Amino acid sequence: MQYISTRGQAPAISFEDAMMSGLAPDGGLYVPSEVPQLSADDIRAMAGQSYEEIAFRVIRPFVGPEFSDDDLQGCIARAYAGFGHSAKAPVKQLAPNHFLLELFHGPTLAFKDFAMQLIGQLFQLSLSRSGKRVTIVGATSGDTGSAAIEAFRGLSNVDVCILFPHGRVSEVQRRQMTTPSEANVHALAVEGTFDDCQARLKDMFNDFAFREEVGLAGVNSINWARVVAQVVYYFTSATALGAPDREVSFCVPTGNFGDIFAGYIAQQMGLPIKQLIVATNRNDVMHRALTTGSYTTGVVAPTVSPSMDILVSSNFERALFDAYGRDGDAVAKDMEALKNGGGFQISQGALEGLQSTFVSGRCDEEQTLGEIKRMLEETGELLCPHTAVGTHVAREFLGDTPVITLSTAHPAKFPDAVEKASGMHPPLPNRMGDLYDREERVTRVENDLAALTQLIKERRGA
Ligand SMILES: Cc1ncc(COP(=O)(O)O)c(C=O)c1O
Ligand SMILES: N[C@@H](CCOP(=O)(O)O)C(=O)O
Repeated sequence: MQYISTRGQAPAISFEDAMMSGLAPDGGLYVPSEVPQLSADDIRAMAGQSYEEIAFRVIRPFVGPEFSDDDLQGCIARAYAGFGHSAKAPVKQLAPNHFLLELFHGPTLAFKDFAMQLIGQLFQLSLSRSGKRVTIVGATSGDTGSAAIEAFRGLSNVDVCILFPHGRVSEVQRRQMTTPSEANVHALAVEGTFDDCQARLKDMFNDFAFREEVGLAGVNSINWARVVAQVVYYFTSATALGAPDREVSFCVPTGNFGDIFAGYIAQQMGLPIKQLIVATNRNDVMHRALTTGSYTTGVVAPTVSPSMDILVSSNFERALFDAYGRDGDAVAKDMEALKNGGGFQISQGALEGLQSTFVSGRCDEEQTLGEIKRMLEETGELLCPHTAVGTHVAREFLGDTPVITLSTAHPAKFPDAVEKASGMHPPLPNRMGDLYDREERVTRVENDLAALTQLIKERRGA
């Protein structure tokens, strides 16, 4: 299996190289040259299998010979051993034909742990063989950062530097990033938005001297390995509801478009998914793009679902690449227009292709809080605000086909919003009970590439 860039100007590389290098040198994102197929019988055989068994079956075809079957099975076993639920990603029924896929039983209480814990294992194996040292830089709107820190804290051959938007993450999210005491963890509070953090991260990847000097690696969903690990729970949940003999739809609270893109890959592999429903908060760029064809950014608004306060949805580039018939030049043109002018127009043919798979909806602040209250009253489930955006939008699409809404984070990560909406204070799990007592370590930094790269050079290996 080879990986090619969405901008068409970078050489094809292996899974391991794509994972360790992050962004392609032409600025594009890596995608597999072709998507492996699973037959209906392959999918049927998953019924009753463990999360780990299905993970191996789904991920194996994407991973090259550089990781043996034993390597991969070992990494998967270690990645999910610490999850707080035996099913890892349990499915619950909310209403007739509406289901919730709980993705918050990992160590940092958000869906990011599913991919990050696995990447952590694969990175360690790869680095132990190559003897290399890397500097992981991640951009986060709150959840990727803590998941990355958890996966890489204390490792001697890795520094992990996390850029988060100052004042725009929840207190729990911030403390998860600023309280780890390991010397290889560096939390950087950037004066800007998540989009600024992600743009600086991409600038760092495009600065080849810096990239080489620090051994830059990325663990955002820029990294293909993140996406592929997230494909697994689409299979586990759909087969739990009867796939491939019963079609399902998924509703995904969306920001950077990574999680829903993993659903698209599951569909491309052969999982019978009827619709992929993109649920956005007030920052509804993806909803507008998918309904009108016009991708225009504007100014990001802070919301009660801060992890989705994103206007430059990085992984949409991967979906566009397919919608444009894998024409890297067309993608590069749109991405240039987005960077320089804040938007682009999706061509009519490509838009129709996208609309045959993706539908969308939007949920504003009042609706999000109302949804948390409503779901608690009607189902007894206390949802995080991101998940509430999902269930609100999913309810517009309920019909004959079951809809699985992804529950992307634990409500305890967003206690203020949840309490405001429901009157209930969601407690942190016992193991995190002292989070508010731990000492914080964080550096404030301007949204400036030179300042950031200088700081990262000084901090790494410190
Ligand atoms: C809790 C939560 N829900 C939803 C999302 C959106 O996911 P994605 O960025 O993959 O679209 C995020 C951020 O990634 C998140 O942290
Ligand atoms: N919501 C995310 C934003 C980054 O997404 P990623 O999937 O590209 O890492 C976060 O919580 O950081």
